[in-house]
Amino acid sequence: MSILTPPLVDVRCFFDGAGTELEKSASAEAARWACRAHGFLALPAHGGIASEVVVAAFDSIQALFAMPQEKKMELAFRDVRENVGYIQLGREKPDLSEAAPDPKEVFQFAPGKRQLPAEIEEPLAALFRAGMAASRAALRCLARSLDLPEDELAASTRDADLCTLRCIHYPGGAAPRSTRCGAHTDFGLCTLLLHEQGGAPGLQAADRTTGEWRDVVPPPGAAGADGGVAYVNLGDMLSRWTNGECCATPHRVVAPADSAQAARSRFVLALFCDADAATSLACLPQFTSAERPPLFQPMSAGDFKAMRLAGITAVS
Ligand SMILES: O=C(O)CCC(=O)C(=O)O
Ligand SMILES: [Fe+2]
Repeated sequence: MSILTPPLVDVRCFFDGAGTELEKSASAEAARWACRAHGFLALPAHGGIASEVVVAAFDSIQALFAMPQEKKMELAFRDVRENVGYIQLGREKPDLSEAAPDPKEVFQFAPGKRQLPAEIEEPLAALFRAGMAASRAALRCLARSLDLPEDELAASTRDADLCTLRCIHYPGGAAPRSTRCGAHTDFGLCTLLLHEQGGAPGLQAADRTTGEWRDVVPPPGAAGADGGVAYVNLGDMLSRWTNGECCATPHRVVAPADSAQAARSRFVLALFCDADAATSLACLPQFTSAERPPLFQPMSAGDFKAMRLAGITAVS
């Protein structure tokens, strides 16, 4: 099994007025190859999100998933256009070639969209806000890596009307199958993926040329003050805008081989940063030519996301 170690890309210099030109160029150079080769970056210091905000959000999702099942069902996910709420175990199958759905439960969070207890809502809303700031900084960095104006990508997230914080619980215990999350690409522009310190490993990305699965392992210096790690991985919306130049790499989560690790629950927070619903995903002119015609049919970000969500989620 080979390993993918994403490069360390410090995006904090892309917060408004924070960094020098030199710092920004250095970060954009660090991302330049990665966004074309495998689409994964590691953000030191959680991309500027305070460690306490990350830890409080992880505490909140433990409390959320520990709620009685009937309480969670009162918060149930209703439809793909709204895209918020609780998705119980056995409802999602991102990889249609798998026989069974993923062994995970999920809460799709957006601030103020569901009646959550304040002690759960507030930390998640705080992470959503800080995560959006970090994601926009990452998008500015990526724009520079792609030789686009710095705000070209981030400006499309002004309303954040498709953005969601996906809270995931992979229950521990006897694994019903070896994959905890089936192979998929993310739908949006980029995903800020937060892994807890000491959480079970298992994230893998497909090698772009051979298709071989590689364990995603953080580089030295990636951990935030709490010991957890933040990645940014690129999604299909960015791939569409760049006519495939930026890759949205298929990834999955496998159950750890170590039985003690497999016995423990794994909690993950993933902020999907997507272009606003009304935005067109037509390929940007810089990425097409007579030799390279557009690979994808233009459609709005809202229609694209609803179509992709409908493909993985069974809602009765
Ligand atoms: O659990 C993880 O580490 C990855 C989750 C993921 O890829 C997703 O929810 O899109
Ligand atoms: Fe993903």
